[in-house]
Amino acid sequence: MERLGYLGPEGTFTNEAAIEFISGQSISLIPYEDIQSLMLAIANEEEEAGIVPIENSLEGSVNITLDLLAHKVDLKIIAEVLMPINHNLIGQRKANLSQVTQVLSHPQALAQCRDNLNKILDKFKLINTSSTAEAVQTISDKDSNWAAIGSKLVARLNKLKVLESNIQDNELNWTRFIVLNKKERRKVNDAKTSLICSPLTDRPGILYEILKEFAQRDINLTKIESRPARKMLGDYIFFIDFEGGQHKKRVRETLTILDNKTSFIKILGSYPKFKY
Ligand SMILES: O=C(O)C(=O)Cc1ccccc1
Repeated sequence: MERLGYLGPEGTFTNEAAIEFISGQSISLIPYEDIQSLMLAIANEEEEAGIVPIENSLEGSVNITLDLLAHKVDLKIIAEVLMPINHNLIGQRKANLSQVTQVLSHPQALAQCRDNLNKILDKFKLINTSSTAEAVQTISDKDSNWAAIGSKLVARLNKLKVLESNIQDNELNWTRFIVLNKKERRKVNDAKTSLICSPLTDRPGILYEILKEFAQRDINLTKIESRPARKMLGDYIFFIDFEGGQHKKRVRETLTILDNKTSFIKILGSYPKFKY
């Protein structure tokens, strides 16, 4: 790999995850303004690969990532990165907490700090941005009532002050990122596999019948999430992650059987389980 796009600008959590992923290899890191433009660029072969957030331990899935994977692009997951996330309230050097009346950040970051913001600030407005680092950049030339949520690194990059550190509502705040490209990885050991599927019919037990195939072969699911199928209200697609690569016999068998129980199935790929 020569290039890796990430949700920018410099200083986002995705930037930190990208650095962790390349672990010293000489791969150029290319910032993108939002998740959608990065994923579309990879799909259109304007970018080689990219890293995006997919789920958070406090806030759940990043819906835009799931919806693009399901409905808009044909991309494969080649790796995952798990990172602990610490949020900070960042403001002007001369600002103090009592002056803050608007807080900018990525919607996931705002949601991960909701309770604490209500504790430390009086009356304030929340404003969504494409990333935490964009929020911090935006407030850098504003006055003292503007604040942003982001990492200590991005506060330093923009020469701003941490008004309050560790403001996430729960000490344990992890985000999972995925690395995407156009082509599936070949045989991976100690792998996980991700897929998206839609049950063939709407009848009692159909989801159970799908999940039963995994259970009977002792395949451990690590995630199941549903999203609207974008057809009728009540029609869903399921995102399923499980342990084992597609070269394993019991995984191959399960996937063959799912073919007959689903109206739509998209294998997102097998990739190494993240090691801390
Ligand atoms: O905005 C960022 O910095 C991101 O990389 C997205 C994000 C936001 C909140 C927690 C983890 C990742």
